[in-house]
Amino acid sequence: MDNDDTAPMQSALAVRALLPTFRAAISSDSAPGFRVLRSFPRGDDEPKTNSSNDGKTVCVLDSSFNPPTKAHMHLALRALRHYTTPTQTPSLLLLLATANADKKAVPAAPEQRVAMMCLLADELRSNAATVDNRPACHVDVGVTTSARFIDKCADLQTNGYAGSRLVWIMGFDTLIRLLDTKYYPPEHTLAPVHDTLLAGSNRILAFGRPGDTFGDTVTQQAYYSAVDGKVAERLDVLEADESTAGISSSAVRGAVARGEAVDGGVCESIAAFIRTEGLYL
Ligand SMILES: Nc1ncnc2c1ncn2[C@@H]1O[C@H](COP(=O)(O)OP(=O)(O)OP(=O)(O)O)[C@@H](O)[C@H]1O
Ligand SMILES: NC(=O)c1ccc[n+]([C@@H]2O[C@H](COP(=O)(O)O)[C@@H](O)[C@H]2O)c1
Repeated sequence: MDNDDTAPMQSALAVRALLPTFRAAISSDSAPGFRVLRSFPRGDDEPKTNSSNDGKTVCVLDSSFNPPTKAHMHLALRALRHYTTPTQTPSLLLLLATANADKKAVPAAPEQRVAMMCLLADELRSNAATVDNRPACHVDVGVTTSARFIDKCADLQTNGYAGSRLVWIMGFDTLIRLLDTKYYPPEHTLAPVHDTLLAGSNRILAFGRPGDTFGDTVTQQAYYSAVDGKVAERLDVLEADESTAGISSSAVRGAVARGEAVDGGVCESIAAFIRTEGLYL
């Protein structure tokens, strides 16, 4: 085995040593709704003030990261590239939702997901730098206890991201649920989405997710063209790369449980972490 073969396992073991720190931080009584637990590059993680991100574009990928997949990596890299200008490279916030609007929590534990998000951040930074031949971007790994996007957005505003332009990255299945007014009682209108998520110059970046569960590309296009007008003005749509079709966290969990290989769905260091922690068996 040469050094390159052992590097993913070494990364997995290094982040495993941080599990107690992450566990303590997540369960701390004084924890606000949203917190950044780790920033990349290391040394960039002094507490944020509301002016730290002033005027900057921050791409936010919210997920249960159970586990982070190659699809998540693809969405983040595409978003970073899409909003890069000659003068600014956006930064990225990988945001773990410890509560879900619809689903019950299933293992892994939050601190294990944060550890895997750190591995994803490392992979993303080296991939972005290699592909675009520019310095690797800044990545924050954060957690929120809020389930709805409008509440996550309010959390970010009060914890260091007030001056930023936020770009909310999501797949088609999540866009449908964001725009479902059943989540916004008592009025059941999209006003809370306009006023928070899409305040200022914020945007939504949606990725197509064609497949049996989410409808084909034509069905998804029809949905985009009928979207609420005020949302449509702030909605960017990209097709995800074909290589990500069928990749999902639940498919990876299922593959591990069946004893199948997972390297098609997750990067090597995350596969090594899943193995060392005995996750999803
Ligand atoms: N293959 C994919 N193509 C497009 N979007 C995706 C893909 N995988 C995940 N996403 C999007 O990434 C965001 C976070 O993903 P999420 O945590 O729901 O992953 P998931 O793989 O769908 O999870 P699970 O399988 O556990 O339901 C969501 O907005 C989701 O739509
Ligand atoms: N209306 C909303 O804000 C809304 C609806 C459904 C899911 N979500 C969130 O979207 C994220 C992804 O959800 P799933 O893991 O269920 O695909 C989660 O953080 C979940 O809580 C938000």
